Amino acid sequence: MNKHYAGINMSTNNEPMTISEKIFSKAAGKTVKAGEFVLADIDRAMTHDITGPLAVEGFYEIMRDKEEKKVWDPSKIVILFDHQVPADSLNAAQNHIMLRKFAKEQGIINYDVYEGVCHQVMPEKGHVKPGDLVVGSDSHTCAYGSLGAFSTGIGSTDMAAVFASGKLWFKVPETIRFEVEGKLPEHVYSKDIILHLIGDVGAEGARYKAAEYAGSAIEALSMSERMTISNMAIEMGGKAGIIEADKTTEAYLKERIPDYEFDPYWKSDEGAECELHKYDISNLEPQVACPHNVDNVKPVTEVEGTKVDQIFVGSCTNGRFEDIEVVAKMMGDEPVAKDVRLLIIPASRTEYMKVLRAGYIEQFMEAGAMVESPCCGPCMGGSFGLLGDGEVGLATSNRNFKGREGSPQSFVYLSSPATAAASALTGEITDPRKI
Ligand SMILES: CC(C)[C@H](C(=O)O)[C@@H](O)C(=O)O
Ligand code: SF4
Repeated sequence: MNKHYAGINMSTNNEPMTISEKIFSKAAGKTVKAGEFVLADIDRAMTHDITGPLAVEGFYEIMRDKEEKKVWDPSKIVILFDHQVPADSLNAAQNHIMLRKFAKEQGIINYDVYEGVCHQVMPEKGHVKPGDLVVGSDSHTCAYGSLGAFSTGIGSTDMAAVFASGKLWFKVPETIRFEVEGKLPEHVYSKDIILHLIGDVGAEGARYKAAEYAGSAIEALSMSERMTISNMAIEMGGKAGIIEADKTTEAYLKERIPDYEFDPYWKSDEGAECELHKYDISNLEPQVACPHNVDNVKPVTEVEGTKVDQIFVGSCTNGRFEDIEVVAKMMGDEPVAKDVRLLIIPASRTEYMKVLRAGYIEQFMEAGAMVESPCCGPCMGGSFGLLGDGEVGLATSNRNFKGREGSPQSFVYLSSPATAAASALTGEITDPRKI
């Protein structure tokens, strides 16, 4: 079969290619292999309220001698406010003003403080599709790999260059492929799969590689569950975290991109070169990442009984309706345990409204939880909901580094929403299979 993209003839008869090689070939305008350096055309660029200001500054620096200071293509850039929203400091408010002005002047799509976390809003609003090369000035941009895109985090100065030129240099990454077979046991979720994989290969296990997730266990996952897996590719050092598009992806995209047509080309060819890791998750236990590293992963049975002060259900990793529904169903009419704070933050306005319509917000408020409007919240310790000295937090987010959620003297454990819910009922880390 021969495929033509942007005038380049990319043969799939000859050497088998990985999906990353295919995407970079399209982006570079010639057939390229892993290890090659390419100047690639960017399909979509995302920035937010933390890294955006520096990108804008850098952009004007690059353009200082130009009369017309226009970005390369405003329709391909998205600016979102999510880390410090609603503005939690004067500094944040000033940053929002500056970015709003820049977006308006340039004609760039701008989601304001009420819309939600970047990595939820980008796919939700149809800004990503299979085969795209996407960059974002945020490390968890790898999340959109769940849609079959090559999507990766870059720094603010690189983003400035993208704003100016629409291009960026890359080394085409090699591929590390995780083939995950089996059926998830009850109360075990995609978060447990990705924590298990990270614990197995370690925080550097996929360094500068394109992680690919495949196999029957991955194929069975919903889009929301797939996003959790791709989101955490960076926690194993991955440059991207790709799941090939299939019927599930197609259904998700058809709702969001009216002219979207499924293209079977965007997958790794059989026999394409990769480092292969195989798993069977049929007997996987719920997993917990323990302080202070994401790869310090243990089965929940090894840490159950650990007292917690705060439980945070949210973030771009596990803040969707499906995640919050797991919590609502597991808690039923039970109250949050005494001496524990349960903080629930849906990842976007859309997800929030689904939670609202399902009646779960009332249920959580009755139970003594707090439900906040969509944002990153305490996920990276920059906003509200922080942990104090000596406090222990359990979170459905993606990082637990020292001080991540507040005090450097606090401790953060990471788990699935089910484990978080079970723990909210008891006040200590609890195996959801026992509730
Ligand atoms: C603020 C941003 C640069 C950061 C990131 O890159 O990931 C944040 O989103 C995080 O999760 O730590
Ligand atoms: S929710 Fe957390 S991980 Fe996701 S973008 Fe915000 S701070 Fe980063």
